[in-house]
Amino acid sequence: MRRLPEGWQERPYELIDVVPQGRLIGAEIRGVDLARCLTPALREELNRALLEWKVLFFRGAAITAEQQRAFALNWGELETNPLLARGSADDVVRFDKGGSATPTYENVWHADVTFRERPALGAVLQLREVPPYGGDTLWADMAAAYDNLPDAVKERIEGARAVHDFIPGFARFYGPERLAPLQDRFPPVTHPVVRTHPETGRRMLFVNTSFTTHIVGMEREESDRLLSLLVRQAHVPEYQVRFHWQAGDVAFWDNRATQHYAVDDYAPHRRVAERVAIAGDRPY
Ligand SMILES: O=C(O)CCC(=O)C(=O)O
Ligand SMILES: [Fe+2]
Repeated sequence: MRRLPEGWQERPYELIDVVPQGRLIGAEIRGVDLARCLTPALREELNRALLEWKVLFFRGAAITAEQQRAFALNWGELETNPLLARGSADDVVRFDKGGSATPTYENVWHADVTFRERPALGAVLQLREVPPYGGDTLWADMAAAYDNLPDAVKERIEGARAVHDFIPGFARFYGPERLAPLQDRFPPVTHPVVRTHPETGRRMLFVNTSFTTHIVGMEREESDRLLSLLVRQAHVPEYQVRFHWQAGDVAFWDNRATQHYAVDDYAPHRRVAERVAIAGDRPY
């Protein structure tokens, strides 16, 4: 089912060890020191692995926030996120959950910042503190989610666009005083329901529970029905990988090709993560 661009060999990767975590999505990368600069060749190898496996795991990387930023910069400019808590720099987002009653948006299936005209290309997340149990993250393969839709559904969504808006997704968690000032800056945008991956040419389902509000030109009820069917594609276990974290582990995902979900099952314990996101381009 997996299609790679012409001329790519599936194996062997010459410079790195790629250890698949399932048939479709997720690979652990061994033999790369994230604390050091990447040569162009190594960056290329990692990019191939990213395009093929969609999320890469680096166990025990234990890098500083500076090194995390430097690694991400190999893929493009970093994105600042005005909605989320700042870490040590403007473009480092810190998730610090005491396992208390403060829910945050990340335990809902989503791709990051699809309410922007140019949603993130990807993100690099490191766990700084892990709870004694739980706190896993899941990623789902949006190419598989698209490929396995019934043909009749594929026909219905061919060429369709959907509206993405941060308000519905964040309103459950942040008050209007926090969200209102951002409404002018991030008005609702539309994206294709099926996007084409700019590097592999593969088609990807591009709607999510957090930010996609409706399909353009459809009656509310019809749009709701179709969207609920589409977003459920991310729930299929065969399209997912689930990662159990140790402190210092790093995940690097392709936000164009995946959705993710951080499981909130570790109360009353604490979990601290730091993320940098890479600016992306306009989906087509
Ligand atoms: O904490 C996690 O595992 C993921 C959080 C998240 O949604 C993100 O970093 O974009
Ligand atoms: Fe996220």
